[in-house]
Amino acid sequence: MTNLPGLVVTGASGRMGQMLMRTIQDSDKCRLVGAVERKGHDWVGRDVGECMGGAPMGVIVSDDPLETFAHAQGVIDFTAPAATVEFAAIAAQARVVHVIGTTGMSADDLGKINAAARHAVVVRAGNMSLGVNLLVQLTKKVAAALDEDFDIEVIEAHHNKKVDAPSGTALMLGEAAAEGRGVSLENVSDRGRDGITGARERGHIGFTAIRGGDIVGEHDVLFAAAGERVILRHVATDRAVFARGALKAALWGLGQKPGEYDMMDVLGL
Ligand SMILES: NC(=O)C1=CN([C@@H]2O[C@H](COP(=O)(O)OP(=O)(O)OC[C@H]3O[C@@H](n4cnc5c(N)ncnc54)[C@H](OP(=O)(O)O)[C@@H]3O)[C@@H](O)[C@H]2O)C=CC1
Ligand SMILES: O=C(O)C1=N[C@H](C(=O)O)C[C@H](O)C1
Repeated sequence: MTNLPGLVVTGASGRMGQMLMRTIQDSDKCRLVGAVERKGHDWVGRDVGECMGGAPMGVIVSDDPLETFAHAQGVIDFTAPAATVEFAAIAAQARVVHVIGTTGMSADDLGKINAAARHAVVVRAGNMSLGVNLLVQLTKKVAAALDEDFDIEVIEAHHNKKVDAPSGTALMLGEAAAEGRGVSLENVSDRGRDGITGARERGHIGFTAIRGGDIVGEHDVLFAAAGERVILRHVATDRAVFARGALKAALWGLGQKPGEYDMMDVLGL
């Protein structure tokens, strides 16, 4: 039991933090050895199991990431961009696998994560589910097969607490569509249409974000032409799909050389 790889969860009190800790607790391939929250959070110093309203899990929430990471083999991090950049430097210092699910990162943030990946294994993906990663591959294929007579629109829906748009998944799907078309997404991306926008530009890829209630995560890639439409869809109904993917990524990362990887590497897609 104690020889199992030890994992730390950051953002322990968050929607994904709690789901990740429960998933690790139920796994026979790894064990939870640490949980991190920000300084001043009311979970710090308390047992995570009790914080989640259940039985004690024997892990005390810490606000000291370096000390916590030093006792683990991997860190699973679904928090916020500023926190993730900080955790990447600390994970690199501790030489532990850093699995990053956080979305909404800037180019500058991504550059810092890339620098950290020179010293440690980083696995980063805007969506860790098997289904979405398959959808990414399908999107690339369909976009390559259908010409610009088919307008591509990525439509995503999430819960009303989500802070970034378009979602990380929508951006992955947009990148895949652009790659399939042999274009750069930044040259063809249409975001946030409002007012007199003019007619849609041929070859562009549009994004629409819906926010409401407790929607876990839904993504459509629409290919619309005169007289027909192709729609690729993924619907997540349970955050466990992201947590299971993240665990898989952490365990896979233990055997890799330092560098930045994604779920395609983990899943062999
Ligand atoms: N890649 C994937 O498969 C998925 C990615 N996500 C992404 O994961 C991220 C988190 O989502 P979700 O769990 O819903 O969000 P929540 O807001 O529920 O959780 C985020 C957690 O991170 C904590 N946090 C923020 N800053 C710090 C810090 N400096 N130190 C320690 N903890 C910190 C927050 O604490 P506090 O409340 O104190 O701010 C909170 O507990 C988002 O970017 C989301 O898009 C979500 C699902 C799947
Ligand atoms: O914030 C969320 O909840 C989710 N975020 C990820 C994203 O931005 O795509 C993944 C998933 O859709 C849930």
